[in-house]
Amino acid sequence: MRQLEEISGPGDLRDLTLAEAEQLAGAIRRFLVEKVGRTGGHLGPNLGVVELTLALHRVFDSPRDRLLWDTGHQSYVHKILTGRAAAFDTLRQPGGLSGYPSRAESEHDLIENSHASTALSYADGLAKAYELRGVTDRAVVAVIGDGALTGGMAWEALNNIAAARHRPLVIVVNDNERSYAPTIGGLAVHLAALRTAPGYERLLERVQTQLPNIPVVGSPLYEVLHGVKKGLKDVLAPQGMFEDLGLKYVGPVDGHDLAALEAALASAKRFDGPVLVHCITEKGRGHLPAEQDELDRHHVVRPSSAGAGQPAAAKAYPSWTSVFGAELVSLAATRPDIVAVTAAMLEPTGLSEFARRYPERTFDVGIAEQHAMTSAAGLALGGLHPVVAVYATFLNRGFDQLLMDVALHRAPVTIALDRAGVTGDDGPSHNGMWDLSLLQLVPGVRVNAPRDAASLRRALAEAVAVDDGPTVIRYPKGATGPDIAAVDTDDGLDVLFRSGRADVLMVAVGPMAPICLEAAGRLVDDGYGVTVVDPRWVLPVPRRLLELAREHRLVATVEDNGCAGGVGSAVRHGLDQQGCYLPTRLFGLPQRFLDQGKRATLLADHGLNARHIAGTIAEDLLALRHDGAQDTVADGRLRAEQLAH
Ligand SMILES: Cc1ncc(C[n+]2csc(CCOP(=O)(O)OP(=O)(O)O)c2C)c(N)n1
Ligand SMILES: CC(=O)[C@@H](O)[C@H](O)COP(=O)(O)O
Ligand SMILES: [Mg+2]
Repeated sequence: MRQLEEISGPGDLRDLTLAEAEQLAGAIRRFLVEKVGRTGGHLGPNLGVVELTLALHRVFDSPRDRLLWDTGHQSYVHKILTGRAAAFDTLRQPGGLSGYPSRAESEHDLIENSHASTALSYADGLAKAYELRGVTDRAVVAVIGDGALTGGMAWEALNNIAAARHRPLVIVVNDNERSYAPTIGGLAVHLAALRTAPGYERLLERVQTQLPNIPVVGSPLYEVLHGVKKGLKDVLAPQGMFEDLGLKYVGPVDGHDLAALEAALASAKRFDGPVLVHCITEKGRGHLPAEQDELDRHHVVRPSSAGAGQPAAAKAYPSWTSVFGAELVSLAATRPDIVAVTAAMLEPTGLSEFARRYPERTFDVGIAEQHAMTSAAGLALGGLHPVVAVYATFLNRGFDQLLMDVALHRAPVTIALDRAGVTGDDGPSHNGMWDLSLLQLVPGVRVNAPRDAASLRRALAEAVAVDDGPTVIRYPKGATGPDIAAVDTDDGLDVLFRSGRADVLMVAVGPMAPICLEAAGRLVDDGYGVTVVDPRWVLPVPRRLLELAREHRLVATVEDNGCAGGVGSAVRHGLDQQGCYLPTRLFGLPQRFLDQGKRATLLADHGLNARHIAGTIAEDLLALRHDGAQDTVADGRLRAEQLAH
């Protein structure tokens, strides 16, 4: 049998016997445990779809038939089977294999956004396009997890798909009963009912115990029994809401039984309308740690970044997530109105301890950020103070709800945006580099960007004390770092550094404070006067910050958000509104999708490093001097490029 690295594409799979394919599944499982155990990544979800992905590529003919992966974190097996096994040592590394489908990597990858609950919408659109263009020789297959199926978009799509009774489209529900944690809600209950139709289960049990021994896969007796089992399932298992919606329901199918999967998918392929194949899989299948640990079951951290080999400093400091979670538990002790809301990410957003202590005050709404926001508005209107914890990039999903349901009603909701700024490994759709731009548009919202753990604790305490509108706190992935004390305060602003003449005011947004202080040191060493200020509450721009800026020759803002519409833009806009045309320099991320990489490297590569910041500011100040402006800068002996090297 071929080595995995020799598999050039799905064509290599179709001449395998069932037994050989089963063997290949074992080899893939061992490969995943070895490779992903070293690189880090979504081991559990991919161990759960080994047989399913094999069956999909043996029944369908990718890339003519289009396979669409919802969220896409479970596409490693798909990558192995489409000729990319040899690249797995570079998984999620800079310049390496993406952790999600990637059009640049393969013609077998069509969609690469890793925000959940989108695949059915893509599939609906694609199927409509094929129908309109008279394309009838290819299938559209969307694979969606039970967790992603709790997302509102999925039901918007299902409503459309089910309406087109004669437009072929295959929906594969990969039901492993979990997102990170067990999937919540009525849908989970319904899927369970479909899974455990009593009659079918009992009979299956009896047949399997009566048999002297389980027939060999592929043997005639096996085929006969399989046919009987399948027929009984159709009779005994309830069809439920999917059939009521208008979808043909096929299942539940054992998602680790290759023959059953191939039979079900082949029948779905022949169906001339929308069909849903309900596959029952086990997340982390075949790998004990992934089967046992909730977080490990979803993804494993790259060992080298888990502690060993990390710079000593990073190991000594708590994660932003843990600081948030601990402070919320502390505040909640004396504030019974504080409740927590998560969108199926209780543990990754640091809410596990809160949930353990206050289960009745913890709401997991599923992968449903839109609902999270508006239900939080409802919680607030009901007299509570909800704290909604989501990753910054997923705020995008609930933006209109924040704007129109929370802010319009000035509802006292606090939103904790974890993974703000560059996250890195997960690639472009996970960087939290949009929130400050989006939030600038929201009337009445107050946004805090803490610079360290102490600031985060302080920000959260202040935020939950606000009762006349929404508050947002945004902080990055990973370890915090040493607390940075202010040398002074100025009407609510933290002055972190002040030296010499008022040449430049540097506005440090959140975790950019350390590189601002380093850049200030470079500038002062070369004769410039610098003030570094951390506004803490960065939006709306504090009045005092604008006044302070006007006392300087130049204002420079530094943020790990896209430049368009971030804090820097807001400062510039505020000055313009005051009729003050002070030179402003905005340091931030480029407004484009950033490839995967390490956070520190990506920040530095995009100019968020002390050397570039200091060099650019020096050039600006030099230019101001040559403009005949008042000579408040160094006597010119300094050359900007000296700073830059
Ligand atoms: C809109 C959105 N919210 C949250 C996430 C984070 N996330 C990634 S995978 C995942 C769980 C997905 O569960 P499921 O769809 O059942 O797939 P499984 O991991 O079980 O295979 C979540 C919540 C996301 N990718 N997109
Ligand atoms: C697929 C997905 O969206 C999450 O699993 C994400 O990969 C987790 O990111 P962190 O590793 O930053 O928690
Ligand atoms: Mg799942």
